[in-house]
Amino acid sequence: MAEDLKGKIQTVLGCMDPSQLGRTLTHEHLWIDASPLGVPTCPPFLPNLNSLPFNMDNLGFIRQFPYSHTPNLTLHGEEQHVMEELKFYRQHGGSSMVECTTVGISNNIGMLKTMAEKTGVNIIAGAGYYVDSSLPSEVHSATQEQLVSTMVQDVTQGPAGTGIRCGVIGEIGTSWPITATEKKVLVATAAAQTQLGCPVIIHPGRNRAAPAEVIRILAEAGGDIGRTVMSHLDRSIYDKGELSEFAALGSYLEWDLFGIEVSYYQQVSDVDMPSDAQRIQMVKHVLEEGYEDRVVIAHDIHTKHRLMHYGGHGYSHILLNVVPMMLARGVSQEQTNIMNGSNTDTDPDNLYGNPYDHLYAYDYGDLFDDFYSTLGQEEDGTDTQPQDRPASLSFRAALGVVYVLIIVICGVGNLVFLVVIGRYKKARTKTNLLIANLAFSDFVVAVLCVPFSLDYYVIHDRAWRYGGEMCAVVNYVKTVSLHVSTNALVVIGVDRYITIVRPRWRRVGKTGAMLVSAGVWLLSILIAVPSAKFSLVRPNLRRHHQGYSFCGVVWNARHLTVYKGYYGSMLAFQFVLPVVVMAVCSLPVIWKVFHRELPGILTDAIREKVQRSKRKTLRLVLILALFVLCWAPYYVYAALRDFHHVLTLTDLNTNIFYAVEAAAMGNSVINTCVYVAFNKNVTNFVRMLAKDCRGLHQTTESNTQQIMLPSDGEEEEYDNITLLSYIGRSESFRQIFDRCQETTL
Ligand SMILES: CC(=O)NCCS(=O)(=O)O
Repeated sequence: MAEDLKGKIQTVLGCMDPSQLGRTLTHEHLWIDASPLGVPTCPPFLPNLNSLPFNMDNLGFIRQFPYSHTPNLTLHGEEQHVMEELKFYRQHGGSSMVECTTVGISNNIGMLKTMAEKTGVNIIAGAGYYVDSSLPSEVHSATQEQLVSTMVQDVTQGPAGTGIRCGVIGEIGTSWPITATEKKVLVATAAAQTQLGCPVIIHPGRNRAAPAEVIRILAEAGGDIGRTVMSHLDRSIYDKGELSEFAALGSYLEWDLFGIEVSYYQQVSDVDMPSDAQRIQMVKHVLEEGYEDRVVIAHDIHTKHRLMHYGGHGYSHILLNVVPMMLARGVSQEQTNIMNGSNTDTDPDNLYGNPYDHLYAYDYGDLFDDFYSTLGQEEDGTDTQPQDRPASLSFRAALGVVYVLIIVICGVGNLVFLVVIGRYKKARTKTNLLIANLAFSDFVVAVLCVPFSLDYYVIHDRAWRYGGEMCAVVNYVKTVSLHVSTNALVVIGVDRYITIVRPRWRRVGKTGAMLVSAGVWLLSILIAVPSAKFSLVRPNLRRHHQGYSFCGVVWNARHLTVYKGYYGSMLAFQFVLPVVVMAVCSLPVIWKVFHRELPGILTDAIREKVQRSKRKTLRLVLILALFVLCWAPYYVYAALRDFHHVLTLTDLNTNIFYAVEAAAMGNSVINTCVYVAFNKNVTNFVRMLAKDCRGLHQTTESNTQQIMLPSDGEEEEYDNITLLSYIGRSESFRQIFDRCQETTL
């Protein structure tokens, strides 16, 4: 950011303190040639509208068809009337104005300086470029770097050697679809904003997908969306749900056509231009959703007929008419103050300051992928219109194989394990109860979440077809399961440590295991809440033409600190700490199991138990190593994304994210194999279950005795080995029995 601008408002008369800003209109024109907005086709009953004089006889027609009356499209020559209005605005409490006329609609910063000097209104001028069709050929042929340099110069030195400096970039014009030149300008805007730290004001194309598409391009180019104003929402987004989704992207939300009360909208004739009352309803909607410091309002006067001199509402309409109407509709005085810029506590930060270095965040979802993948560039680097780039077929096939494996192995394996635990009381050892947490969470993910992922990522290549609630459920369950798996593994590791290394410590029994399990679930359910709260479904910007939807977890840029705190804590407490705890618990277990010297005669039974203990220990080590291997890429990826910004937005492409996510989810397959499929204790029960099912075997609790370890045998193994060994040495049975009681209770 330019140092001398930091924390300042730069008007055409120089820098001022934000406390001097006062009531501010954030999108106006005082000197403009709006002929690029002209609509040459006149209504059939008025073919000569264009040549009619501007008088009371014709005012009604001009108000109805303002863009077909060429003289109406310019404020040139109206400077006296405009200045009268600026004085009127000041008399009624107005103080500042952002003048958004850029190259293409005849910007004139010298004129703005004169107006500011003569009226006392603080005028902040905009740098940059209007829509493609209005631009001179030099802009089309300019390189991106040249555009950046011009915009930076306009803010730091002033346009064309005037020495009168712009204070914002915008309005930056875009059409729909966005043209190659407009994309070049947007990318240059983001680069200039990065150097300057100043606000950017966007004129989106006239399409509901246009605002978000511009945000995507700016964000991908490193722009600061938290300091970007999306103008003309009045005629861009009409649906409250879509508005909420757009608001979540984090830009300022601007309704700037206040005063236009004709519902016929010449620019897009099948769209109804809202009335002020309807604008207020939309504003109220986002205020109710908590975006009160994100809403700005203005008139965007760019035609004569809206000036008071021509019978229009003028620049004071908001102050005189809209604010009272808002108050009457339940908007608070404080909220109107913020919208009008008179809340000086928020203004400095709203207009200038350190740019956020990060826009969106997501957890298990794929926001970056869907919002930030490389668009508009062909292999040879040439610009194209945004279009979808599906993930490669081979990658999706590989991903599909992983998902199917998860569904089959985790779905079947864990279900069988849970049935065994449910059916055979003797199978409910303490260790098995702890494993049941893993099994249940992995089972739910396998049958509930992974089929949706298969449909979303693989079959329909990121088209979510199941609505917002289901998106939230799937994201939430996946996240809960992740935390349950991690925490259950830690508990199992700690339990094994106590069993083997600290046999004299008071250990928990089955009831204790159930209580610990309840704690694991409660903790996981709570810490996963943000993944449900911030889940949303929105049109997939890469595929808006086909009505595809994105499902992911999106945090608002305004919650950046909380976001970083949350994901930082998850990294620390759900990955690093568990790995450390599991490692610290495993090392002494390995040492003890592999180095213990057993006294007395080693019978075959003892040897078998020792072997079993070693196998179990190796299993624990394997689980830990594979946990780290599977989850480390996911967390490293997230850390690079969130904290170091090593990954550029275009690096965050489909394949990397889906690969690390699939590896992380694949960990549940390993858990299922190690704890369920390859666990002799469990497979013995499964065999019995199979016989039961075929009616060959009538299970009784007594005959389960044959195939299982003694009750809680897992926990007792060390002592059992020791016990047998002691018996082999013919020591006092009573003494041994006492010790056994002591250590197993
Ligand atoms: C000056 C300007 O572009 N105003 C916006 C007019 S529009 O009808 O909302 O596009």
